[in-house]
Amino acid sequence: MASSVQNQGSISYLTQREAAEVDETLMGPLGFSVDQLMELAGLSVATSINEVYKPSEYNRVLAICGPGNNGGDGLVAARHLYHFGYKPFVCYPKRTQKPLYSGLVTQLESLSIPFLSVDELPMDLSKDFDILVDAMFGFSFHGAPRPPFDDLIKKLINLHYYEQAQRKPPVIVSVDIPSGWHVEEGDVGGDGIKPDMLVSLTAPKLCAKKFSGPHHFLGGRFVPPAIAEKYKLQLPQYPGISMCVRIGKPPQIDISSLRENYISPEFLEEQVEADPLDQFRKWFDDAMAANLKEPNAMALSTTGKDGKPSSRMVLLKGVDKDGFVWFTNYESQKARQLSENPHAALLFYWDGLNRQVVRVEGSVEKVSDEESEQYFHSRPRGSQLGAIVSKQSTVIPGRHVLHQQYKELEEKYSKESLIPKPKYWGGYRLKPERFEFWQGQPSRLHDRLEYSPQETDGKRVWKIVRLAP
Ligand SMILES: NC(=O)C1=CN([C@@H]2O[C@H](COP(=O)(O)OP(=O)(O)OC[C@H]3O[C@@H](n4cnc5c(N)ncnc54)[C@H](OP(=O)(O)O)[C@@H]3O)[C@@H](O)[C@H]2O)[C@@H](O)CC1
Ligand SMILES: Cc1cc2nc3c(=O)[nH]c(=O)nc-3n(C[C@H](O)[C@H](O)[C@H](O)COP(=O)(O)O)c2cc1C
Ligand SMILES: Cc1ncc(COP(=O)(O)O)c(C=O)c1O
Ligand SMILES: [K+]
Repeated sequence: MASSVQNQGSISYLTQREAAEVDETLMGPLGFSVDQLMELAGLSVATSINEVYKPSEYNRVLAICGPGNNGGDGLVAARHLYHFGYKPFVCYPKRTQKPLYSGLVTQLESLSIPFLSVDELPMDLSKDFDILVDAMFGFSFHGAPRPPFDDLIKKLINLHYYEQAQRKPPVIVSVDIPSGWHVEEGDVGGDGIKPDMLVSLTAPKLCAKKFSGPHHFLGGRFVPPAIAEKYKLQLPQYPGISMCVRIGKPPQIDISSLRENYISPEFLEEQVEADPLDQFRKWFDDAMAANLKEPNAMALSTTGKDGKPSSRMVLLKGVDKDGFVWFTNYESQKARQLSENPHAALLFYWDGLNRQVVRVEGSVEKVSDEESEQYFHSRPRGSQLGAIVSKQSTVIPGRHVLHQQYKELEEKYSKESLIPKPKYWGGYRLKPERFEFWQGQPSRLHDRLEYSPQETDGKRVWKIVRLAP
């Protein structure tokens, strides 16, 4: 049996028989119930969809569900997609009279998710939906599709006839098997559906080798090692705590076509804080609340006396009325430039909130030695040693020199002993003279509010103006 499992690259592909056997093993000796597997499968499908097609742009989803477990996966996916912020519709023409399925239908009805009969579906699906989930047939499909699925499959095939220049056609996401394809041979006649995304479940079936669309995902973060061993399955690692993983090549796309249409709440003069520091803190809190990774990462741009700018990322380590603080090596390239020209600019970009705080511009000073000393000793010991080892921005012959010195220092400063801060390591503080807050909006008509200091009646206040996007 194991020998017949096919590999392409490092991933295994299952035959139809093997797929059914894996199913039986999971639900027999391994103690899974069909409900559980279906829930995990449907969740994997929904998370895969969300990886590629965001609900802000692809909102209306039609899940076309078949009579078997593949259809059940579609019903579960529709429920999760609803909770992820999509607007799902379901077409489920051949309902299975089993409590599992009627329960799934009840759950969807309780969310007021509309069920559409085949007759209620428009001829042209491209106007009313952004995503079509093909959950008609999975690995038990055989022969030619019978009504009403033959016509439904035709609707998916015919989509491109309705493609109009000004309209983005809906994408097709197939669950486990592109419906109508032979489970092992794929799209034999070449006239079957051409999904944009395939979400294989447990392990891809042989037909997936013929999938040439841009997005192939695997959902199956529930396969116990016993199954993987029995079928000699080579399966990819799932990242983090994700339910799905991209397999196959990442899409080869034209970089010039990569773009986001930003959709954000309005950002108005009336709402902003009078003090830009308060506004910065507010946005920083939002970035924290949104769970963004390293919201304190900022690009620092400097120029030396030659006037040629350089940028690099540093971590913000403190912000108050005196300015923005980061720590670094005082003999680095940035330090040399700052000694020649103390003016610098900071830039934060908070992807996920469509926000950047651009142009925190001002002059830079070193922080006090005590401040550097205090921060240095708050760092993990490894980073303290790293700072000693790295003659930042100088040319070195290879990684080995760093590791060699690190090891020596590790021995020198055993366990609890104090690691002295090198003289050449410390902080800088930028005192802002200008701020700009930017929030992305549709059609590139973004909000930009700029703060600059102004003298009014001998008092320094921040003047706020709106800039054209
Ligand atoms: N561990 C796993 O493996 C997991 C598996 N999972 C999922 O289960 C899927 C397999 O499910 P499944 O076995 O219920 O079969 P599926 O493909 O949905 O269809 C069977 C139905 O279609 C019908 N039918 C067949 N041919 C037809 C035709 N030509 N024209 C019309 N009808 C036709 C057939 O009717 P019959 O031929 O028996 O009369 C029967 O009613 C799998 O792909 C994956 O999505 C996940 O949920 C969890 C993990
Ligand atoms: C997210 C991120 C944060 C960083 N934070 C710092 C930092 O706080 N201090 C630092 O010296 N380098 C930091 N680095 C490394 C710098 O980007 C840079 O490579 C290094 O400081 C040398 O820059 P220079 O040669 O222009 O002086 C960070 C890099 C990244 C990607
Ligand atoms: C070289 C260097 N120094 C300092 C830092 C800031 O790190 P920490 O949070 O340990 O101070 C970083 C972060 O990436 C870094 O790469
Ligand atoms: K399918």
